[in-house]
Amino acid sequence: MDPLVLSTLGWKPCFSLQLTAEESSSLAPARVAAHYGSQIVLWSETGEIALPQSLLAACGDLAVGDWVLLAVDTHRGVRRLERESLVTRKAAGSKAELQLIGANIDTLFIVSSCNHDFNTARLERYLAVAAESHVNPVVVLTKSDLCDVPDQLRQQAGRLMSGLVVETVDARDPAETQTLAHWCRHGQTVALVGSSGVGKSTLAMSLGAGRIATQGIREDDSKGRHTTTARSIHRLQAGGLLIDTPGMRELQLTACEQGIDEVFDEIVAIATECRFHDCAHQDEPGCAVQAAIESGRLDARRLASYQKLQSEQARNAQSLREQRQQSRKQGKFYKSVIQAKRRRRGDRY
Ligand SMILES: Nc1nc2c(ncn2[C@@H]2O[C@H](COP(=O)(O)OP(=O)(O)OP(=O)(O)O)[C@@H](O)[C@H]2O)c(=O)[nH]1
Ligand SMILES: [Zn+2]
Repeated sequence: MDPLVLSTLGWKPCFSLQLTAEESSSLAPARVAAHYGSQIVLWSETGEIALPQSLLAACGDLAVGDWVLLAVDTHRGVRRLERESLVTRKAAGSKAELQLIGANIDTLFIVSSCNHDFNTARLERYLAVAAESHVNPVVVLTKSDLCDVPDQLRQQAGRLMSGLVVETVDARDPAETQTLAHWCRHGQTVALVGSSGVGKSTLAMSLGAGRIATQGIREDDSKGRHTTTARSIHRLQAGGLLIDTPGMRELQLTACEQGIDEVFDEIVAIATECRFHDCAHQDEPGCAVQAAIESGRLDARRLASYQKLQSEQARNAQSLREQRQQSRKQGKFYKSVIQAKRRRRGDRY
């Protein structure tokens, strides 16, 4: 194992620390570069390999960006390494399932444009997802060339979370996107989120992903035809990696109570002074949050946004819980049917 070569794939000391001496000498780390359901593409020191998912069954559910340990000879997956970060989302539509979107991402570029897409509530939502996923957020405001007051928007966005970094760019200009190179350097993994049309692809191209993106891979579809699927990880000019999957582009809030509290930490702090521990900050007597709004210390919009995100995440968390209970119940039911059958046949179990 050569940590220098692996670091080009985003390998870090925190992963080395997870290996036993025997594992470091006998197993090969590999990173999930694309996940097509039945087939998983991995990058390792020796190059790229596509493996059937069944060979990686011991690694559990995998996301693009995950690190796994493979047996050197058979390429069988032995285990997945603990993640540094994990972005998840609720599956689109009414299905209440949690999907793994991207793992071991260092920086999430939250992309919004300086024109009509600029929306503080939307930025707050993405910031909550980043905080919950343990990913460092950087807000990138594109289309600065189409806006008369980009600095004003930058300041407005900067106030949404303590210590938040905001950059304004013309995403088409690689010279301007150089301000993002720091997060895209060797060993770093970044991802882009933001609404359609804000300039994510344009930004990716200016960061060098377009030029050096690897070829799509050919797979058999269900009708036996060859299809080409796009890559999910791209190399960037500054040496880092970019995870770009459709799921990343359609993020929604999942259970992220903690992430929301991190983004709205000033409200959480003020709320500790409310008279009632379970104050809903509406019209309760002794509500410090309402008092802060009245005195101008807190913006009423912030409280409204906080409460909206809280109820949205609570709804999603509830439906996920119900879904899990349902599948557990179903699992128990199937198990009892199988056991009853075996009993009838007189099998030992
Ligand atoms: N003037 C200007 N145009 C931009 C900028 N960034 C992107 N555009 C243009 O905006 C349009 C949409 O950009 P895309 O990069 O395709 O947006 P996207 O976020 O990838 O969109 P989806 O793929 O739908 O998610 C394109 O015509 C870009 O050329 C910018 O900073 N300034
Ligand atoms: Zn209160």
